Amino acid sequence: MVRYSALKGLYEFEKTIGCGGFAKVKLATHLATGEKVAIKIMSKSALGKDLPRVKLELRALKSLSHRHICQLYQVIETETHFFIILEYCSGGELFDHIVEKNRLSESESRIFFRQIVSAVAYLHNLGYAHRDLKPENVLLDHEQCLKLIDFGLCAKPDGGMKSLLFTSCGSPTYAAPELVLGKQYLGPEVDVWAMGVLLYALLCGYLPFDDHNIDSLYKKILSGRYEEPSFMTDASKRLIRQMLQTDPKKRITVAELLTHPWITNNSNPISPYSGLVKKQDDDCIALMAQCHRVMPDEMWKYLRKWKYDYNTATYLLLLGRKRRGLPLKLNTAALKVPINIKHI
Ligand SMILES: Cn1cc(Br)cc1C(=O)Nc1[nH]nc2c1CN(C(=O)N[C@H](CN1CCCC1)c1ccccc1)C21CC1
Repeated sequence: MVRYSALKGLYEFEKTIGCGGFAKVKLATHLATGEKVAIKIMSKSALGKDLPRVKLELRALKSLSHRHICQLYQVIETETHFFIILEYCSGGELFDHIVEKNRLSESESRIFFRQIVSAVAYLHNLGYAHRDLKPENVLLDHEQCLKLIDFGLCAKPDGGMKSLLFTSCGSPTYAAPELVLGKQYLGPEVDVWAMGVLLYALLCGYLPFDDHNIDSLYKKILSGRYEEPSFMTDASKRLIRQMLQTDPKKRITVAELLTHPWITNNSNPISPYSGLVKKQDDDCIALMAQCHRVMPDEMWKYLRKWKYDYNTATYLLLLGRKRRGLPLKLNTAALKVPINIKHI
């Protein structure tokens, strides 16, 4: 195994849990807290022209903090690699969860879908669009809580970001008609279409548009016609029709989803801010201040800069432990490792 000296004393690598185009994801332990993390490793040479995508993903991840978005802990850049330290989701892919249960009931689908809507509403409120929503990009944590991952294609359309053409590898099974037509598009509507595909997959256990031949797949997507199995309720059918609407202008928006009767189903409407995770916690600050031999307000003054260095990772992981009711402890040796690497 390649020795990643940049992480020596800070993280201990375990096994590889994912291999993608130009990245690898490994399970690791954050040594100061003993918490598990997922480290996305990208070699700069392999990235080549995709380097801007990494910068885009990092810029997005640094401004996101939500219960249903995989949390960024630390970024380490060396001459040859990027190491992106992210939240570890031990429940695997939502996709596998659906497949093993064949399909989910309407109430279980609603529980998952409400979490996706909350995360996407939060994203859209910040002016971002994910643009690559698919079951493989929705993971589960140890409490069956959903986490969105892979923000490499996300865009800030109103950020003047010229929306990239559909460059994502992998099959466009979740691609909206305007994408398939290669039209310039704004992200939000594309996300709603993909969420419609996701909800259909939750309720049916298979995809609304699928074909091994790419041209007939495109034709099916552009037609907007798909099967409505008999076990689907009328309410589910109506909602999915509003999301799998081929004309993006007529497609339901995420804002309308937040109060949609199928979603609320006489429970409270979803607030897109329901998931904020980054906050000031005196116990975690005090423990870190003690280890660094500084005053707590000094410690918080440093932490609230959110530099995404080892201290950010330590603080966020301590917050997670506290939320799970676990004791707060720190292995000071790992905190003493000289920070001799450039942090971006
Ligand atoms: C699949 N699985 C099973 C268990 Br148990 C845990 C996992 C798992 O992947 N957990 C996990 N926690 N945190 C992460 C992961 C995976 N993961 C990922 O970012 N995984 C993606 C998966 N993408 C889906 C479509 C293409 C690739 C990935 C991206 C690049 C290279 C490899 C993998 C993060 C870091 C955010």
